[in-house]
Amino acid sequence: MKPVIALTKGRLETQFLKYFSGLGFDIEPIVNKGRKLRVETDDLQFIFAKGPDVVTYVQYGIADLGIVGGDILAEYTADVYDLLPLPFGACRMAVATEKGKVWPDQKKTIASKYTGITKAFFKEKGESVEIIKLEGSVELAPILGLADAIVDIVETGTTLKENGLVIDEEFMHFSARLIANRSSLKIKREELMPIIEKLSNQEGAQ
Ligand SMILES: Nc1ncnc2c1ncn2[C@@H]1O[C@H](COP(=O)(O)OP(=O)(O)OP(=O)(O)O)[C@@H](O)[C@H]1O
Ligand SMILES: O=P(O)(O)OC[C@H]1O[C@H](OP(=O)(O)OP(=O)(O)O)[C@H](O)[C@@H]1O
Repeated sequence: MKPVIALTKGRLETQFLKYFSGLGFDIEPIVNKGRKLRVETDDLQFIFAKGPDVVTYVQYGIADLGIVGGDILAEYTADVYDLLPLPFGACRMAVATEKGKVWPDQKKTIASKYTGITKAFFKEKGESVEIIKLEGSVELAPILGLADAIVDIVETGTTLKENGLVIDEEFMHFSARLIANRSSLKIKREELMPIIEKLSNQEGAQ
């Protein structure tokens, strides 16, 4: 059976395909996949899922390898082998507020998609905060008065800037990561190693 790679849909998929074709792999069946969520190339099978689900498919051995953001590995604990960084998907985690924000005397409210990371960050600082979980567009929360600040990914800073927010503190740096199922690495070592080696042939990874 061909090795299975689980790929995070969307932004990372696009960046991975560019990188993968640059390494000489055939991406034509993937580029022309339409809405299909499973695609085969001559040597590999690909499945397409949301980041947290990529981790789940790899943990349960449905996929041998996975491409996922480091932020997802930090947020969701999983029993997978975190093999190596990839040279795309660079971003950082930051606390951001409205420009000129005056912090309240009482408990701060923080909105985030990353509630685990947020909780750990403020715990480490010894600060008790209320955390509100959002699923996206978190920059809205301080503007609309739902929260005092957000914890979110920043890449170019454009989203913050265009919504009148500024970085208060940056605290983690991420890139996309190559992950593997633990037993696949032993059982399918011969098939997986050439792919892993090619993917590790990179510059500029974090
Ligand atoms: N602005 C960004 N710049 C670089 N990498 C990013 C950025 N936003 C997200 N990422 C990385 O890409 C991964 C996938 O993010 P993406 O926004 O495509 O999916 P998502 O967070 O599930 O959002 P959506 O619900 O819109 O699909 C994230 O886990 C992170 O590692
Ligand atoms: O610093 P920038 O380059 O502007 O990128 C940061 C934005 O990208 C991500 O959002 P995404 O586009 O994934 O949408 P989302 O709000 O639905 O998560 C992240 O949550 C920020 O909003």
